[in-house]
Amino acid sequence: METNQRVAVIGAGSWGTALALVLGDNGHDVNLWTHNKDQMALINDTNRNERYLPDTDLPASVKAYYELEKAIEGVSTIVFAVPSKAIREVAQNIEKVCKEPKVIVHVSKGIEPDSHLRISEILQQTLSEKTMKSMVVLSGPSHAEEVVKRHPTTVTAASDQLNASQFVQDLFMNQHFRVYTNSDVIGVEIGGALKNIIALAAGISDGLGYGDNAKAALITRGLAEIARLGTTLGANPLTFSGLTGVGDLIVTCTSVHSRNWRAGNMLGKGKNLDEVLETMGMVVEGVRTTKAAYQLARKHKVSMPIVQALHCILFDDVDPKEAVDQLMSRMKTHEMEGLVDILGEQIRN
Ligand SMILES: NC(=O)C1=CN([C@@H]2O[C@H](COP(=O)(O)OP(=O)(O)OC[C@H]3O[C@@H](n4cnc5c(N)ncnc54)[C@H](O)[C@@H]3O)[C@@H](O)[C@H]2O)C=CC1
Ligand SMILES: O=C(CO)COP(=O)(O)O
Repeated sequence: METNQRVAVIGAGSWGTALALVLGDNGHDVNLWTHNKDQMALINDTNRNERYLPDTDLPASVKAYYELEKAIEGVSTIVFAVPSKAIREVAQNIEKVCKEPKVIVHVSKGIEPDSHLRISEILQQTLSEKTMKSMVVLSGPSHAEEVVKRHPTTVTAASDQLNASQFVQDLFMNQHFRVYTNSDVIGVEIGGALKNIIALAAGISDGLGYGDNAKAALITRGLAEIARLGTTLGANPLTFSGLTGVGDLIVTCTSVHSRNWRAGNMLGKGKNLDEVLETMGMVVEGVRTTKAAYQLARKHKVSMPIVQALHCILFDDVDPKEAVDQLMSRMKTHEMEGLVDILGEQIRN
C-alpha cells in the first residue's frame, strides 16, 4: 500500500469519528461525512466532535464534509459508519455519485429485519462494480471512547478477498489499534450484530440487581445462541471464540460505554423502551437486531430462548422479571443441546 491514502468515513457519530482519528494518526487524509451541516461546521471550526466524543482533538488531516460527492472524490476507500438502519439509503446515495471503484469497508453491527440481510449483503445489493472494488467488514471489541484515548484495542478485518482484508489491516493498524484478518465474513457479521441483543439482556439483568452469576450465564448461554444461529447461516464455529464473537460479547455486556448495556440497564430499572431510546440519543442497535434474530430463529427453527425473552420484553411489554422467571423454568436440557451438529456428536457423551 502507498503510505498516504485518502479515505472517506461516512457517518460522524462516535464510531466514525473514532476511526477517523485512527486513520489520521496513521498519516491518512480523512474526509469525515455527516448529514448534518451544523455538525460539519462545528467539527471543522473546533477540530472536535464534542457531541459524540467530548474533549477529543482530532488530527489536522480529518476534515468534515456535508456533500457526499465531495466527501468521496479521489478517495481509495469508503468506510461506512452509520447505524444499520441508514446503510441502505446512504449506499444508494453513494451509488448515484461515485465515479470509480473503491475499497468498501463497513463497521456497522446489525441485521435488517424482514429481509434478514447482513450489512455486507445490503451493500452488495446496492453498490455496483462501478462503485465497489472489494468489501471488508471491520469488527471487534472496540468502544469509541477508549479508542480515542489510544488505549489498546484489537479488531478483525474480514473479507473473502485476502488482499482486501490485508489492505484494510494496513490502513488501520497502529501501536494502539491492532487489526487481524479473517475470511469468515458471515461469522464476523453475525457475532457483531447478535452480541448487542445479549448486551441488552445483561443490562436488564444488572438493572434488576441480579449480579455476576446471572451475567456470566447470559454471556455464555448467549454465545451458544449466537453460535447456533451463526453456524446455521454458514459461519465457521471457530469465529465465535474470537474477537468478533466472545471478545465483543464480553466488552459489550460488561462495559459502561456500551449503549446496548446502558439501554438494558434502564429497562431493568423500570423505564419503557421509548423513554430509554429518547434518553440515549445514540443508536442502540440491539433493539432492531432482536427483531431480525427472532425472525431468523423461527425461520430456521433454531432455539434462541434469550433472544425470545428479549423480544417479549421489547415488543410485547412483558415485565423483565417475569421474562427471567420464564427463562429459568424452561424444560431441563443438556448444556450442549443444539451445538452437537456444530462440534461433533462426541461432546454429547
Ligand atoms: N460506538 C462504538 O464504540 C462502536 C459502534 N459500532 C457500530 O457503528 C455503527 C454506528 O454507531 P455509532 O457511531 O456509535 O452511532 P452514533 O449514534 O454515535 O452515531 C450515528 C451517526 O449516524 C448518523 N446518522 C443517523 N441516521 C443517518 C442517516 N439516515 N443518514 C446519515 N447519517 C445518519 C447520526 O447523525 C450520527 O452522526 C453502529 O452500527 C454501531 O453498532 C461498532 C463498533 C464500536
Ligand atoms: O460494538 C461496540 C463495541 O465493540 C459498541 O457497542 P454499543 O453499541 O453497545 O456501545
